[in-house]
Amino acid sequence: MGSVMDPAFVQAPEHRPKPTDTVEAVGIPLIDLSPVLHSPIPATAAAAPPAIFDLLAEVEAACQEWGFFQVINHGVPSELLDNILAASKGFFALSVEEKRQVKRDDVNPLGYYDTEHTKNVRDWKEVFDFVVEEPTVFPVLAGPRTNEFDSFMNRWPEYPPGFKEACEKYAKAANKLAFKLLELIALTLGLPAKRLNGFFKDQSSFIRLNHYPPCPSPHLALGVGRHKDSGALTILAQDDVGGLDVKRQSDGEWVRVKPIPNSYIINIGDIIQVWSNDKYESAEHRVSVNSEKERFSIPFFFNPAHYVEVQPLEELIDEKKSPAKYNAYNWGKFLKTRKSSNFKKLEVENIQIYHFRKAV
Ligand SMILES: O=C(O)CCC(=O)C(=O)O
Ligand SMILES: [Fe+2]
Repeated sequence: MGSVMDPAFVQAPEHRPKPTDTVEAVGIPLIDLSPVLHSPIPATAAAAPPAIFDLLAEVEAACQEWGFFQVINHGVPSELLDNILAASKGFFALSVEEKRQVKRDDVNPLGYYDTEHTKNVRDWKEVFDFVVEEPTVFPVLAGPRTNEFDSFMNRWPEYPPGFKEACEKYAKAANKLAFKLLELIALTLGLPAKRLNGFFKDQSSFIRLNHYPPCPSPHLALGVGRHKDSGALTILAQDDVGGLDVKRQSDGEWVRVKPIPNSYIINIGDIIQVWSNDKYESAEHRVSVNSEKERFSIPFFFNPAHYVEVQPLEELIDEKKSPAKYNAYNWGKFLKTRKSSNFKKLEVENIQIYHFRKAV
C-alpha cells in the first residue's frame, strides 16, 4: 500500500498481466507417457506398437498446436523432485549475503542471481543455475574478457547441507526424461528415434532453481517477462501456486498452466523450431506473480553442445518444396550473447532466432 515500485520492474502497459488472463482456460494437452515408461522407444515410427503410435500422434499434435504440453508417468522419481525443491527452499531462505557468495559474474554465468532482465525489464525473481554436465570440451566463446576455463563450471553453496547431491541426483533423472522426449519428438518428425541424440554429446543443458517472492504490485511486474526458450526443450517442474502463462497459438490469448501434482510441463524451444524448419514453433510464455504467495519452479533447459551449428535438418529440407528457413548459427555463441544481455539492461534488443531467418 502506497509503496512505490522500483521502475526497473515495471512492464510497459501492453505487457502487463490483466486480471482476466488468470482465468484457467482450456489447458495445454496432458499426455500420459506410460507406453514408454518401461518399454524402449522404437527405432522408427513404423516399428512402433499401437500404444506408442497413438502417443506419437498426441505429441505431434501438442507440438504443432501449442508447443507446450504436460506429462504424467514420466519416470522421474517423486522423491528426487521433493529433495531438490526442499534444497531450493533452504537455499533461497539464506541471507542475501550468503547467497551472493555463489553469485554469477560476467565470466561464469552459473550460480545465484537476482537481477535478471527479460527484454530489458527486470524480473521479479531470484535464481540459482547449474549445468547438468560440466564441460570437458570448451566452447568457442565470444568476447574479449572471457576466460574459457572459468566458464560454465558449477558453484555450489555450503548451505543447506545436501544441496549439491539433491541437485545432481535430480539432474540425472530429468536428463533421462529429456532424452526420452527428444527421441519421441524425432519420431514425430519422421526421423529415426536417435537422430538428434548426437547433438547432446557434451550437452550444455542447465537447471535453474527459480524463486518468485510475493510481489506488492503484481499488476505491474512479471516473474519472468514474455519470452521463448532458446534451447531445444524445457522440462519444467512447478509447485502448486501457479503463475506460468502460455500464449495460445490459435488466438494469441494468455492461458494459465494449471499445476498438476507429479507432472512436468514440456515446451519446444527455438532450436527444435529451427531443426524442424518451423513444423514446430517455440511458444511465448511468461510468469505472473501474486501478492500473497511465493512460488518455486525448476526448469531443465535441454541444450546441445556449445559447438553445434544449429540449422534446419537436411532430411526435412527440399530445395523446391520446403527450402531451409534459417541460416546456421553457432549455439555456444548464441548462448553466450544471450546470457550477457540478460545480465544487465541494454539499450538494444537481445539476440533472437529470427535474426537467422532467411530473407524470402
Ligand atoms: O517459472 C516458470 O514457470 C517458468 C520459468 C521460465 O519460463 C524460464 O525460466 O524460462
Ligand atoms: Fe521460459
